[in-house]
Amino acid sequence: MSSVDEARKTAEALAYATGFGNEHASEAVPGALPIGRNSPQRAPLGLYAEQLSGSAFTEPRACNRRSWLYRIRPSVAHPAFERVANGALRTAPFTETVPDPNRLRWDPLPEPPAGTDFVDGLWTLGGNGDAAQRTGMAIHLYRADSPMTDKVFSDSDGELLIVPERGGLLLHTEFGRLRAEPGEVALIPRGVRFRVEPLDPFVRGYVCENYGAPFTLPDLGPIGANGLANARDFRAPTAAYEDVERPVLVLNKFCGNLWAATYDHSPLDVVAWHGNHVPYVYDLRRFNTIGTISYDHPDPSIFTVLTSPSDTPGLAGVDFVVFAPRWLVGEDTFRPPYFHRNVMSEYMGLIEGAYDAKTGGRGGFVPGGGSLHNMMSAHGPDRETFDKASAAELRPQRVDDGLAFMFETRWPVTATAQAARAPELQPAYDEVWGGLRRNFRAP
Ligand SMILES: O=C(O)Cc1cc(O)ccc1O
Ligand SMILES: [Fe+2]
Repeated sequence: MSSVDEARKTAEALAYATGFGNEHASEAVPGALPIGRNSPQRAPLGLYAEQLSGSAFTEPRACNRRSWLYRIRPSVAHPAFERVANGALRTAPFTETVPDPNRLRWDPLPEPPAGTDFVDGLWTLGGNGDAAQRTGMAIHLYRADSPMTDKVFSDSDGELLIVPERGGLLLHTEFGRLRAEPGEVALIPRGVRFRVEPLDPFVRGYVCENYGAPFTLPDLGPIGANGLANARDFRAPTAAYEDVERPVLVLNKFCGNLWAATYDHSPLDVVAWHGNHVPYVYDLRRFNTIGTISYDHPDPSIFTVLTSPSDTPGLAGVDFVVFAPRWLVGEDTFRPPYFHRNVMSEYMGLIEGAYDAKTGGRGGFVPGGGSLHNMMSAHGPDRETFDKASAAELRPQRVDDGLAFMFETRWPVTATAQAARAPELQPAYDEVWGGLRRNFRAP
């Protein structure tokens, strides 16, 4: 069996715990989890007890995050980390280029050289904020054809929201294993160690690295107690551990740089755990899409899956928004996204199919590509979409030929030098709005 087939077999047999933000508990070996206390004088089965904090000890209970891990070796058992090359990974503050008010769009990146794993294949497009100040976000693309073998990664700078676009991933984490296929998203919390095995010969996708407050579910306000991404549809792993005593390369991204240490064991050696600072997956097809049943095009905030709040209520450091299959029924309404200028900055990606404001196909907005509409830049339907939607007969219409998403952030996104100079940057993007005729006729 090939390593991809073997990984797929493992991925298909996984069990999960359900619910967003829950106090989960899991043990891979019966009796490994202490009962009634976190740190007994001697932890069960000779394990080491260790806390992993995702919030300050004193943050309000509603946003307090930590997990207790019961592991074969404590995390302190490691040699010194040394700087290694950052490859195509970049971190905020982004200063290689100046923020660009132009509308930008990229084609997908080419396949990477054979032997590229998930971490090798990370390529930063841009971002904002300052990782050391724990504000802002980065947008990365990944492409890989190889597993991370005896290689583990963790990100001290932020949590990672992984959005597969092509091929599935098996994520081996300290908390157990998760499968994430295109149409699903996976979240690895800040500091959690993991490695990635592709479930297909070639995998590709997007990553939002969130330096700010951890993603949470948006409030529902008048929508009520249910809807959008329902908490019960988020899945956390169950404990699974690697008992491996051989050299394992552990990479840590810390304040923008990659650091490496070779351990004499795998740090994915957690036999039991409990807590709420945990990885999870979510299937975007479970999103309960809400829209108008009367008129007008509602703002896409109703498509928010996850939000990272900032210090101003309602003003997100970053929102993760999905344009999932839905019905459009608005009467006397221009149904696609409207023309607009937004104080927020919008990066859009496409997981499959087409997006209802843009023409797809060669040179268009295509899966694996992306667009950046920075703060206040004028954008919206391209001319073709505008002409069609202005003339369309307004029957109920099902929009189900694509799955697009947006990382929407309160701060402008500055591109990296590699993104600003990439041959994939479409030179004629502005032309999609060319030829919007003057129709005005004074009475
Ligand atoms: O620019 C975009 O396509 C994203 C978007 C979609 C929408 O339905 C309304 C506003 C908006 O920014
Ligand atoms: Fe927009």
